[in-house]
Amino acid sequence: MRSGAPASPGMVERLAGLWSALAGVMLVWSMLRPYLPHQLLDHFAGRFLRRHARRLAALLDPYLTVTVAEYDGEKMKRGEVYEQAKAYLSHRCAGRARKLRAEPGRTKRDPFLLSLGDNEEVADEFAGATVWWHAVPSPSRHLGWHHSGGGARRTPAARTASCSTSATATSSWARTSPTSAAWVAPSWPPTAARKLYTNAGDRYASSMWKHVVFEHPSTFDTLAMDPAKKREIMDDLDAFRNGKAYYARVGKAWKRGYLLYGPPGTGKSTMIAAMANYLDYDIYDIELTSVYTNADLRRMLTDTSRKSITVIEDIDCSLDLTGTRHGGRAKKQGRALADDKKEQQPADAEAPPPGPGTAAASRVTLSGLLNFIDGLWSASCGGERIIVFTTNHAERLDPALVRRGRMDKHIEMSYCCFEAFKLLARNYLAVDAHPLFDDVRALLREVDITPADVAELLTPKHAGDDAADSCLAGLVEALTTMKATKKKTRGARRSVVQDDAAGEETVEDQ
Ligand SMILES: Nc1ncnc2c1ncn2[C@@H]1O[C@H](COP(=O)(O)OP(=O)(O)OP(=O)(O)O)[C@@H](O)[C@H]1O
Ligand SMILES: [Mg+2]
Repeated sequence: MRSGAPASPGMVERLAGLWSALAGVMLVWSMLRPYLPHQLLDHFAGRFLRRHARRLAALLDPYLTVTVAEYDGEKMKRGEVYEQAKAYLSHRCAGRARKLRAEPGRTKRDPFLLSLGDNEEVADEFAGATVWWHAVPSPSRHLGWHHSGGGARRTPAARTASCSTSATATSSWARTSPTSAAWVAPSWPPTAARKLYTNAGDRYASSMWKHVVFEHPSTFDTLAMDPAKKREIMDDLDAFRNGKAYYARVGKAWKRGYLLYGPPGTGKSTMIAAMANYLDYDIYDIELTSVYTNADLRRMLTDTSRKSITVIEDIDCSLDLTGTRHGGRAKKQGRALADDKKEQQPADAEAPPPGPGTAAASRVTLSGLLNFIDGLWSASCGGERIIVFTTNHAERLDPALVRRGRMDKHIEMSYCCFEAFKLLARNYLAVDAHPLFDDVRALLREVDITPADVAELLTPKHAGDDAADSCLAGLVEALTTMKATKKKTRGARRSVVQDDAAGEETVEDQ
């Protein structure tokens, strides 16, 4: 439905006159046609009919229709205008629609975002014109809007004129609309909740991504690490976020790569969540072993949102130096950003047998991955993109993969230092000082323990006033045991070396 106005008697008369004129033209045409040359006929008849068909269409339907597709460029890239239109409609028209779609909002103030339901149509006033918005459902989701001249401009003369001037009128309207203050919703940018995407979708579907609302509570305030290092990372992220002009000036794509490396349980995944919360970005968590081809990888990349962090965890397990794929993250079961307590398997655990989503099915190569990070396509996706790789074994990675320009900043996540412990003690036990702190400080100098293990030891196991006392005592005990074990192991190793040396001497003596 484009207009609620009933047809006027004048309009009916005009239509009747039009039909009889057309019938007359057709009659004369059929009489003359046998006497006219064939080529001349085709040429002039074609032009005549096209021109008059356009005029007739404009007379019957004076509206301009503009389609806003959810995906730009042959469904390769998410349409920004679509997102803007959705946000705009959420505020302007949602109240008038009868069918709505709800998705979680980003802030507590906007607990959910409403948008038009499929096939729903609402009317809106924009710059004196009436605009009908119509949500057209998948497979190619897009919003279309029909625009008519408003008020006095809706005269027959204006409608007839709009046919010949429609291109200009439409382009000037479309040019001003999306950026004008009236278009932009009061709480722009869109308030949809941040999302955690993974490539679990069907590769033949319009999008290979599936998502959940991203709700990880980790922030830089709760991330336990050396404060100076943490500050450096936050400054780096700030510089990146505010670096649009800089990147444009130096001719670089507005993206930055971070390599997080360190032993299991040192906070690499936690750091990614903190980064996303700090920057207010979406996360795209790629399970590389489930990507079948380089083309699929490229398609996924172009289908990410502008302010996003693309993550490939355990990159060393997903791709070997020759580009041949093997077991992948399946080696490390149960790891996801949302997991807090994870079972950690030894790095050299057996790979699972080939099956769907494992190496046998995937043909992504090292060069495909390199192109994914900084090929022409990645630069063409638009700005503010961060890519993060994590690994327990940085030394196993191909230098080409982690060279500056691809992985711009290498961040080592290391064992728990005293500063990191203090932050964990404050978070978990709400204590800033305690008589056992000195013991912990001394022991942490001698023993390597991950923040994950410290966090577990500092988690109160039962409700009570002495949670801090008992947890800290437990930590000191665990650290003391680790120290004793370390000493014993070192002693045993030394005696083996001595035995070996003695054995060699005996052999030489004989
Ligand atoms: N630096 C840290 N600060 C705060 N909590 C941490 C930190 N490191 C680990 N943790 C805690 O330990 C859990 C596991 O940490 P996380 O998953 O981030 O480790 P990881 O380095 O990604 O390990 P893996 O290499 O096995 O993937 C987290 O959910 C968090 O509770
Ligand atoms: Mg991890």
